[in-house]
Amino acid sequence: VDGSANGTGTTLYAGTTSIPTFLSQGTYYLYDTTRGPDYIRTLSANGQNTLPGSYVTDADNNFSASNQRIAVSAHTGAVQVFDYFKGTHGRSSYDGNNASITSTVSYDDVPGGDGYNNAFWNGQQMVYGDGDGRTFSPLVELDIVAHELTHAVTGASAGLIYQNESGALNEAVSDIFAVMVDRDDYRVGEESYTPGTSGDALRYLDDPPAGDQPDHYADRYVGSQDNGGVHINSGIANKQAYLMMAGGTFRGQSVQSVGRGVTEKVWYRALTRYFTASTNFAGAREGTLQAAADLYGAGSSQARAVADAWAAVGVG
Ligand SMILES: CCC(=O)Oc1c(C)cccc1C(=O)O
Ligand SMILES: [Ca+2]
Ligand SMILES: [Zn+2]
Repeated sequence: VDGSANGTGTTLYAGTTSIPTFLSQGTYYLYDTTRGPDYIRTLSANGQNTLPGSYVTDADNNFSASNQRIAVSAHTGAVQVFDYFKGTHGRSSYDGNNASITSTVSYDDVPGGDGYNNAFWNGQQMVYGDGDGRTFSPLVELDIVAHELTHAVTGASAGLIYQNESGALNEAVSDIFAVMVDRDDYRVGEESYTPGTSGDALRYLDDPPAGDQPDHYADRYVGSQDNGGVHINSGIANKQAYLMMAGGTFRGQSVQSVGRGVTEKVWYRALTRYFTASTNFAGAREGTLQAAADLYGAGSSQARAVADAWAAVGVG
């Protein structure tokens, strides 16, 4: 039955006789068994910090209460991200083997304190805070969901170590696929970041400095904060992917646009076939160049755009 609170056509569990024994009949759940995995499901921590929390249910499948809408947003996002990796890249769930997906919303690292301004993949599931209402509203918008589930894809493929340059690439891969799934702009977190300020975002692939990130290798952060700047230096690879998508002349280097379709194919193939746990920016250039050569030919305009975009951000 469609999740009527969001009307996205996501099949939510209807209270039927064929449901798993632990779900009660005549009650509606955010529990999808229609796409391959045993389940794609969304629960709530109800402001506490125990996982996975409890099922979000409704008597008539109209998930319209505010806590229900938060859960529906995370749930429909997870389903849309599943459909994206399956439809665009032929990948069945984050591990390529139809792993079930669990999301928990309204998680709070300090129960009773301010809402949690964070969202994360904990190695087994996705977890979303409700935000404190100032820095973030609930962090369940589509590009954040895509960012988190892409951490799971990375963990099940290249396994990019979450520190220094490999960690910045890990972050960039999550931002890149966030904007591929939430194809509305080149920004991440624009709906839930600073609800009191319109027009801003958490990060900007078109202009990383707008999010206090470098957009050139020469400006990379080399300190130890943020696991060696994983959310800082990701701006360098984010800018490279933006230049592939949109083209332009940056710091004197012209890049021909190849669009989102080529960019997502090149980055997905590099991530799943060439990147390893220790891949750095130089290695990412090699991997994306090889992926473009595989897909379009070494001398293709697509491979040229990959090289030019890396040159523009000071890599290679
Ligand atoms: C775009 C989503 C995002 O960046 O989530 C995080 C937040 C809000 C804080 C700390 C880490 C993360 C993350 O997933 O990297
Ligand atoms: Ca967006
Ligand atoms: Zn991340």
